Amino acid sequence: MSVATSTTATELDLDPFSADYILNPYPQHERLRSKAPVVWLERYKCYATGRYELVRAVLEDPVTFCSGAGVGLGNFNKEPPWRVPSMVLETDPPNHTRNRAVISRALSPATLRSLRDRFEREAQALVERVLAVGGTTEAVKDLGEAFPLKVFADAVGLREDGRENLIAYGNMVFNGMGPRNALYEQAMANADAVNAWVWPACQKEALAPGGLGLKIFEAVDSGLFSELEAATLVRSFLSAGIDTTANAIGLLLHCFARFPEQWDLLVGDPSLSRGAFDEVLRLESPFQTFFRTTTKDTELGGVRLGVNEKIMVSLGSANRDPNRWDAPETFDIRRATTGHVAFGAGIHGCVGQMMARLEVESLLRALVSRVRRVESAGEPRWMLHNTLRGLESLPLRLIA
Ligand SMILES: O=C(O)c1ccc(-n2ccnc2)cc1
Repeated sequence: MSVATSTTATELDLDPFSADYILNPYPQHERLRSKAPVVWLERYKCYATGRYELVRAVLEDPVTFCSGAGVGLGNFNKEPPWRVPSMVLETDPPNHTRNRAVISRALSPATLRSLRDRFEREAQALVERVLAVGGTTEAVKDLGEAFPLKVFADAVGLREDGRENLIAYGNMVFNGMGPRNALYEQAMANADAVNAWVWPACQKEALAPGGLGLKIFEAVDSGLFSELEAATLVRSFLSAGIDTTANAIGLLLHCFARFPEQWDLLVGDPSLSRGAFDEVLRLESPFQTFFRTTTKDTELGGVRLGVNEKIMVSLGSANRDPNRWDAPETFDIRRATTGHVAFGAGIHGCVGQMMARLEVESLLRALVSRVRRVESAGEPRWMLHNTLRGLESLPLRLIA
């Protein structure tokens, strides 16, 4: 009988936060998957895996791989975080369970149903505005960012002025999950000014009646949380709800501009919208990398891991792992996408995913009803970002 022996992690000279990697990640993902089940990145002194099965194993074992020391490269046990930790993203059970329940309740199916008409009307108006100027658009700004900044920020009940701070704040939150490189420093450049808008915007008196923000403060009235905790929970909406969806919309439009026959399929059958969004998420993974911290000496894929070490899980790689997906690099809106990890997995699986789906499907249906073809109107430019995959610029022509 052969005794499965565990090994120490193999080193791999990989730099997931370099421009080369970010601009052409797929060959790097292949290196990561094929080198070993889990590798050691000496450059960042962390473990890493890109294999679908092992990414899921990490995300589904929050006891061994915790979030309380941060879900970026920075280990809160070793260095203080740049902001008060999130009560949802950067916590473990039991606190996580209690805090996530409040957010989940605010984002209930009933709440989302009550928002649908408003989201669909806004989406139709936005599409008409683009078509009214001839259909040419800088899609990242005009559609990707504009739509969540209107409908999600309104749904939360955020003040109208200064919402551009939400894009800058998202950049801080997500670039802040990477190493302290140039991208990190650039994102943090005007942190004081951005924080000076964000934190007051999370306070009870700044939130509009009937919005998701005040729903969180209702938990204060029931004695579950302090006002400070409620404001911190509202801050999660501002952190998570804009840049992620904005980038997902940009990636979706980029996919359809590259594969017009998929757009034709969708125009022919708009009920394919939900599957189409999931396939965009699987193919492009707007959120590329998460980290967890080991809570004990453990093993993963036969590789020994030390305690209190960071492990990077590449969602982007897992969503294109050929051991899990047939022809992973093809964009097929009819693909069976169940099991993709673009929204993570396990207890920290994206609590906002139904909100994201409502937003993106509302916009997609509005586009499908009026746009026959999505055409490139110039070379897209990829964003350089430590955590999110997205486009800096996406010139398109929407043909009615
Ligand atoms: O609670 C927070 O601050 C927070 C929660 C979730 C995210 N997130 C990560 C990926 N999609 C969303 C970001 C920030």
